Amino acid sequence: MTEFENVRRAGPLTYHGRAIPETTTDQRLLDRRGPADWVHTDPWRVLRIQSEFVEGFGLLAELGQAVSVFGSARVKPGTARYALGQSIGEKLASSGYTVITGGGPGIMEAANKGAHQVGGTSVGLGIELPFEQSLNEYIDMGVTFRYFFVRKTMFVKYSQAFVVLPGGFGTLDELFEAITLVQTGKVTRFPVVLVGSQFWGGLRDWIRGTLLEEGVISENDPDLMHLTDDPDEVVDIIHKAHIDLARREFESGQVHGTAVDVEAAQRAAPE
Ligand SMILES: C/C(=C\CNc1ncnc2c1ncn2[C@@H]1O[C@H](COP(=O)(O)O)[C@@H](O)[C@H]1O)CO
Repeated sequence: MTEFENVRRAGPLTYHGRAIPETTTDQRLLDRRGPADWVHTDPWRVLRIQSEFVEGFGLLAELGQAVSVFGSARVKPGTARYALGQSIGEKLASSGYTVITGGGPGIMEAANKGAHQVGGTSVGLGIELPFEQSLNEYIDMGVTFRYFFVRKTMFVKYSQAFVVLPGGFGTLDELFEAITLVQTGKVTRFPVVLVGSQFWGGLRDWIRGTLLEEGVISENDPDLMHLTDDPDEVVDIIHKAHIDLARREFESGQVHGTAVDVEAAQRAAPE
């Protein structure tokens, strides 16, 4: 037997003599068609989850300043709420923010449409649902996720503000996830703006009247959410909050912000 026949390298492994497997890794991958149950096992799912993170990070990492817009999937085109969502998408994009939504119908579509129509970057992070569902037609960059929790990480990691229009359970879930992250200091550069004082007024009163009164939140917690009806004010609140945060970071010497933030903070800082 030659030395060549007595050794097999398989990736980082080197086999000698009797330890050399009868087949190569490629043969085992390509030749065999056994039971496919393993694709439903948790280790396999972990890889799929990992690949969703990789794809999401790949798509979103170079977006620049972005704002996520949330709201009901059930709002129809031609309604006042749809127009409000569209106007907010438009104004955010015109101010230089990429607009990120859940990529579905209703408010998501409206905000994507507004951003797309003024030439901004319109992003949709879709979710696989039990019924047929495709990304809305106003998305310039889209990715569809299998797992809600991976998708939620993308919204938080790649946007610098949340705008929340009227919506149901999905919207509330997104709102309270963001507020919890801000309240616990997991994200620090993050204004949350509710749009629709009539719709959200009851929630705001309950937060102040019950949550605060009962002592289950802190004095300043209700202020973690801004409330307005005016699309221009939405952009204003976000812009001011970013400049304020960047200025504080700049003054304290920890400059984590983007160049745009830092420049804005430098301009805003006293002489
Ligand atoms: C109900 C219908 C379609 C649902 N399709 C969705 N596609 C993408 N994202 C969705 C969808 N539904 C909910 N979301 C997410 O939750 C928020 C809206 O939920 P709500 O319960 O409607 O408030 C939204 O921001 C998405 O991120 C058929 O019309």
